[in-house]
Amino acid sequence: MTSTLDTLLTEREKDLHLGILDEGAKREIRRATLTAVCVPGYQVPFGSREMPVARGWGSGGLQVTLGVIGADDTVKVIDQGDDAGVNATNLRRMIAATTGCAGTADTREATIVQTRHRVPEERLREGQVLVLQVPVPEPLRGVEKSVVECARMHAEGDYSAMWVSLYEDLVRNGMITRTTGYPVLVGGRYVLATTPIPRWDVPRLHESEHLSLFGAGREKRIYAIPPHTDVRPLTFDDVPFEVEHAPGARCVLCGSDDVFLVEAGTTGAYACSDTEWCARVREGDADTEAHHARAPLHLLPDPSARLRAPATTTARPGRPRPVLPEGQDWALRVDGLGKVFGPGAADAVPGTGPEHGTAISPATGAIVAAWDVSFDVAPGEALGVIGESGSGKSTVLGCVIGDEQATTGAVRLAALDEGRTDLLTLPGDARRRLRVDSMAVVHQNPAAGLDLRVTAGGNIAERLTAAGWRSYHDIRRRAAELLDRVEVPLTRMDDPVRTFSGGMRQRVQIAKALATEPPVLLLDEPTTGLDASVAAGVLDLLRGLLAERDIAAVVVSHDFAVIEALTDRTLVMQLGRVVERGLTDQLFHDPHHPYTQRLVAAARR
Ligand SMILES: Nc1ncnc2c1ncn2[C@@H]1O[C@H](COP(=O)(O)OP(=O)(O)OP(=O)(O)O)[C@@H](O)[C@H]1O
Repeated sequence: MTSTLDTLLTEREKDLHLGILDEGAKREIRRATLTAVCVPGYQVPFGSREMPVARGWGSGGLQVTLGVIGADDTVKVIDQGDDAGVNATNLRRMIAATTGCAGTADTREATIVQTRHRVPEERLREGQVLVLQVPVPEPLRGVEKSVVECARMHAEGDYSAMWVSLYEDLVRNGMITRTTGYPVLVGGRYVLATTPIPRWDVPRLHESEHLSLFGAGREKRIYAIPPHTDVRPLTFDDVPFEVEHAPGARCVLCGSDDVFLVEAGTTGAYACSDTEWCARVREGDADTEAHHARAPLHLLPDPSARLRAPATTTARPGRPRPVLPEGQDWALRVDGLGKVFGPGAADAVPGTGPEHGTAISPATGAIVAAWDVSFDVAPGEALGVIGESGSGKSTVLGCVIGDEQATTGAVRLAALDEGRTDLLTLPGDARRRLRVDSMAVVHQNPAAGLDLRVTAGGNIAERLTAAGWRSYHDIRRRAAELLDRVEVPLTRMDDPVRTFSGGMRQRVQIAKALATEPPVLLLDEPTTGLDASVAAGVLDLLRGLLAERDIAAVVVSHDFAVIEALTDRTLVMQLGRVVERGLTDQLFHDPHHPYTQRLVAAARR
C-alpha cells in the first residue's frame, strides 16, 4: 500500500500529506468531535464525503482518525483485537502513508488507537485517543423504528423502552444475553450502545483516563466519552451486570485467564483476543499484576445468583398521594377549554354551536371542536362525557392529556403543584412526564396504549421503569398483581400482547394504566369495538376498579350504557358545547335537553 501510494504521489503532494479525506471534511469532523466531547454520549451528526473504502473497513472510525490525527501521532489499528489482520494492517499503512504519522502495534507507544470490537488489555493513559468504528450508533434502533421518536426519547431521557428490552431478555433467557451493544448511561444523561465492543470491555469506558471517540460512517454520527466520565451499564438493582466468561478458560498460548478470550479452533481451546497483549505476556513484557488488579473479574457470572428473588424487596419509587389543600375537593379541573381547528381562534366561535346547528365557523371556515368546556372531578369520582360522533369529546380529552394544543382554557391537577399550575402552559416533555404517574389514559384501541410486540408483563414494566422502578423482581411482582386483578391469566404474562384477544388486550391496557396508581384516569371509549359480552366483562372490571380506588376518572363515550355503568356525573356535548350536565342517573331517567333525550332513547333501545 505504501509503495503504491509512493509511486502515485508527487513529492509536493507527499509534503501536503494529501489523504483520502480533504481538509473541508476533516474540519467538519473536528467540529462534530468537539461538540461530541462537550456533550458526552450525544450523537452528533456530521456531513462528509463518501469514503473510497469498502464496507467493513470501518469508514466511520477511519474518518474520525483522519480528522484528528497529525504527523506527530503514532497510530495503532486493531480489528477483533488483532494488529496483524488484513484489515488492520491495510488501514494502519494507509493512515501512516497519507498523514505522515508513525504506525505501531504497541499500545503503549500509540497516541491514537483505531479499533473494531475491542479495547486493548493494556490500560490506556491520559492523552491517548481510542477511536471505535461503530456499525449501529443508535441504541434505541432495536426498540423504536422512528428516527424522530428516537430523537425525542434521547431529548427527554426517556429510556423505558430500553429497560423493557432488558426485562424481556431476562424473561426469555433467565439472564441478559446481549454482549456487544450493551446499553450504558453516559454522564448520567445519554444512553449509548457500545456496539463494537464486548461486555468485557464496558467497564474500561468508566472513569477512563483516555478519550474514546465513536464514529459511524453510514449513519454519519460521532459521539464521545471524554476522560473521567461516569459510564454505567443499565442494570436492574437485583440482577448484577456480568461480563462474558467460559468457566475455567485460559489462553492456550500465554495462559492468561483474566483477559477477553475467544475460541481457538474446534477443540474447545481459548486464546487471547488481544494478540499484542498475548505476545507481550509470553515475552515477559507486560505488567500482568496491574492488569489483573483492574480486570473485571468481580463481574464474572455467578449462575447461582441469577434471578433469585431477593430476601427483601427494594423500596418502590412513586409519589405520595397529594393531600388536597383546604377547601379543594378536585383531583382534575378544566376551565373554559376551547379548541378551534383552523384560522381565527375566538373570532371563529360566533355562529357555531347547537343553536346554529354547525361547528363550522361562518366567519373563518374553522371547526370549533370544543368551546367553553368546564368541569372538575373529585378523587373517587367518575365523570362521564357523552355525545355523538364529532361532538368534541375526544378533542376535550386530547387537550387534557396534551395530544392536542388547546386554543384557550386551563387544565389543573391537584397532584401538580397543588393545582396552581395550568398544564396548558407546560412544555410537551413535562406534559408527557405527567402521563407516567399523574394521569393515565386507556385508549379505545389497545395498540395506542400498548406495544403489541412486547409481553403483557413487559408493557407494564415499561410504565414502571419510566416511573423509576429498577428492581426486576418488584416489577415482576407488581405486573403479576395487576394482571391478576384485571383477570388476565398469569400463564399469559410472558406472552406478546399481539397473541391476545381484543378484550384481553384492553385488560392489559387497564393494568398498565393503573401500574403507578395515578390519581387521574382518562378512559376514551374503553369498550367500543369489543363484542357485547366481552365489553360487559371489561365494564364490570372497570366498575370494580373505580369503586375500590381513590381515582378521579373521566369516561368519554358515545354510549349511554357505558356512561351509566361507570359514572356519577355526566356532561352532554353537542357540536363542541356542553348542552346539559348533572347526575348520571338523573340525566338517564329525566333528560331535559332534546339531544340528551335522543341519546338516552338510543341507549334504551
Ligand atoms: N385534527 C383535526 N383537524 C380538523 N378538525 C378536527 C380535527 N380533529 C377533530 N376535528 C373536528 O372536531 C370536531 C370534534 O371532533 P371529536 O373527534 O372531538 O369528536 P368526538 O365527539 O370525539 O367524535 P368521535 O366519537 O367520533 O371520536 C369534529 O367536527 C371533527 O371533525
